[in-house]
Amino acid sequence: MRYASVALDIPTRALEGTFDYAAPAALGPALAVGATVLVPFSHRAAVGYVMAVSDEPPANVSAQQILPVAQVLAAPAFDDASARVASWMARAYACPLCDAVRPFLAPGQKVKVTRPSPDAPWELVSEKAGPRDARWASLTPEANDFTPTRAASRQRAVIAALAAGPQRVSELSATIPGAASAVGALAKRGVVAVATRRELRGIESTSLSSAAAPRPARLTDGQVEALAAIGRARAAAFGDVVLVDGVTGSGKTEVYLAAIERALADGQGALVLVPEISLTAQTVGRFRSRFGEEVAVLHSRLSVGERFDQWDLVRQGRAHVVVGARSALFAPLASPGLIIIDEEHEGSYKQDKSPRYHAREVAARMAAERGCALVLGSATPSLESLERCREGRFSGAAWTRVKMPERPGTAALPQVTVVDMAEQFRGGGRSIFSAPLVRALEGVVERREKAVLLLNRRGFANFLMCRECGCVPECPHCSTALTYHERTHALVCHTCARSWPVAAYPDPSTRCPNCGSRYLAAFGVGTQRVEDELGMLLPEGVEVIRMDADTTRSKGAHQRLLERFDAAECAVLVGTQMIAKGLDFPEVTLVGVINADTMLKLPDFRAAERTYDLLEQVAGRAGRGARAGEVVIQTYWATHPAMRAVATHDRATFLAPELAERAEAGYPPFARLANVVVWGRREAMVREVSAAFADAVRARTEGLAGWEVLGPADCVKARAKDQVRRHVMVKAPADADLGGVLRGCAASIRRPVGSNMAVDIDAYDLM
Ligand SMILES: Nc1ncnc2c1ncn2[C@@H]1O[C@H](COP(=O)(O)OP(=O)(O)OP(=O)(O)O)[C@@H](O)[C@H]1O
Ligand SMILES: [Zn+2]
Repeated sequence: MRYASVALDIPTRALEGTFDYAAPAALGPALAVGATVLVPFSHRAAVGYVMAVSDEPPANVSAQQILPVAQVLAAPAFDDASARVASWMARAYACPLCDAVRPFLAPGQKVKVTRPSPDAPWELVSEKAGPRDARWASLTPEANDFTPTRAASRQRAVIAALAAGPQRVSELSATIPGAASAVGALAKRGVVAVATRRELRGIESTSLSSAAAPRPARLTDGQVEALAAIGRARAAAFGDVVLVDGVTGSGKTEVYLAAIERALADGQGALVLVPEISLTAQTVGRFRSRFGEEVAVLHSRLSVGERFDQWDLVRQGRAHVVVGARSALFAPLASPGLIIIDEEHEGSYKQDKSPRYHAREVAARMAAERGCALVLGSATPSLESLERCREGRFSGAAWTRVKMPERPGTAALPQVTVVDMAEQFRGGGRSIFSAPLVRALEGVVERREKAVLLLNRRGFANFLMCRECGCVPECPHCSTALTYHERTHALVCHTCARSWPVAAYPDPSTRCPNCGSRYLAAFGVGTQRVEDELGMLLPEGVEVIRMDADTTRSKGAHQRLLERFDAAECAVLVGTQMIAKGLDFPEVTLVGVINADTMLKLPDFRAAERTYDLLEQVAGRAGRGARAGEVVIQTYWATHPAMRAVATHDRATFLAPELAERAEAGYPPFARLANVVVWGRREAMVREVSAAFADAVRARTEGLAGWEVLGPADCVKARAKDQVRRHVMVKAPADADLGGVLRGCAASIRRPVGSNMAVDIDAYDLM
């Protein structure tokens, strides 16, 4: 008899640990680790995932008592090593085991079963996953002699589109309204042929020139050194980590490509994570142009069906390189030789719902489990990774930093000018473009080059700022920037909850508390306005392309906009954070940052670090080709250390005092920080639960060095959707079992119905 230990997935009950079942031989080899099964549990049936299989009966249950697995619902989605990683995640992030297992399952799989009739076997409910066929249209030879009537504009459009080659009918419909019926009419006349093909979803092609990845003639010294370090880490087969600390445009991507090539040659695969917003046609194209069909792509902009097809390619062993966002880490790649995380400092590698994991930490664990190498790349590495490299070792693995301080060939880092916008204002400048930025744009137009303008939207318009002195009103009791509430015309401190009525510009009674100016206003310019003003500023013949949440909503829009930018002779790309990363257009010679400081005032200890990182990243889009680049950063806070450091590309001078402050205050990377949020409709209950939790942690960690409990206090977002939110922050030593301790504390307190709790270990979002 075999036995299976199963993680139950019962949505209403957060069960910890696994339950043991007998594995009847009749269910065959499909009943293996990673399978989804149906099992009896307290007089009903429950869905669960097999975490381990053994020939030994479980210790404390008699063979008669143990119930059998009822049915296998889905073939194995993960193996032993992944099962161990999931169990580690559940503990490290203090979440239910089933939450930690779900990322490993097939895309679209739900925790729900159905059956066609009462005696038929149960089936899992999936969100439109399984395989699918597509209809492709192509021109027939008859098309040469066919001219649509003058009124048939759709038919003309369809024929023009198909002249470039066959296309899916659904794709035609996306660009030509009514294309499907036009195709039908043309097919009747024999001008267009329609064929059905088994479709592999999730593969797009692109005309972007920079999406190709020609092999460079010679690697730079830095690249050679990085590859050697990666080779050593792979050979050690111990989960060793290499941090590739390379300036923007230093050729980190080429390092990844070359390292993957070597892994493939050894019969191993690679997982490559890039931030969601830089998962563009360009990035994906580079991997596809080098590895072709070996590449599967996984990200959230794909439909469920597309994700399923890509995931299945990996599971079948047909694709050995997985390029994707955070969740691609869980793809069923049988033998990875490498896990690569590009832009590893990015906050988006932390998931903000359960399981609240950080991809870097899970990847490190996975690399250790599988004995492969972990490669982290960034121009602005996280302080956590830098600290581990300084120590040389973390959690058993070696951490090595390799610097790539130069761009290949003659390309150099761009010249950076920091423009003090308050000074511009005092000098009469009322435009959103400063005089130096206007001059630089004129230069780009004259030389027929390209420019990228970043409009920083994060932390936006939540603050009032004086246009004349740059002052942002702060709480006199807490040194926290006051948040502006537009509807109630109030400035609120989210630390002490005091509030002040305020009349913002254009109200005639507005006064800046610092200089008395009447230009104390919410900082609210949108991309649309920047686009409009650029239209007025620039001469004819310069294309202005706007890229933000609005213009990229439809599928493939992101890619089409970049293709337009690529194809244009002279153009300006205006956008939000999504344009800051990864773009590699050699013709871009100017990068402008409209408003650099919106993030600096966020009540977050990482605010300065994030600001610096973003500016350095976006600055790095300039001067990547033969022509030199220039960067103009507009700020109201020109003397801030982050601005000064970006001007010289010298992160070290900025980091030294920043690190000293963090060490002093016991913040990451020198300590761990958890944020535990309690919320609910009834304030008294929320107060009670948060206090009980804080007490439990205090009692549990009393006298332990390096542990500290802060709060409970109101969250920065003290209310959300009519629910009251309070939080407790817990600091712990860098090597502490923070998840294990907090999980125990959360389980030990009474949690009345209607109260919710989220334990966020190594939290990034502290609001
Ligand atoms: N050894 C080399 N010789 C010549 N060109 C190279 C070499 N390595 C990379 N390149 C080219 O340099 C450009 C920048 O490289 P890449 O995009 O890989 O840099 P990166 O470090 O990933 O940049 P970022 O972090 O700014 O996105 C690319 O166009 C790439 O093709
Ligand atoms: Zn002022």
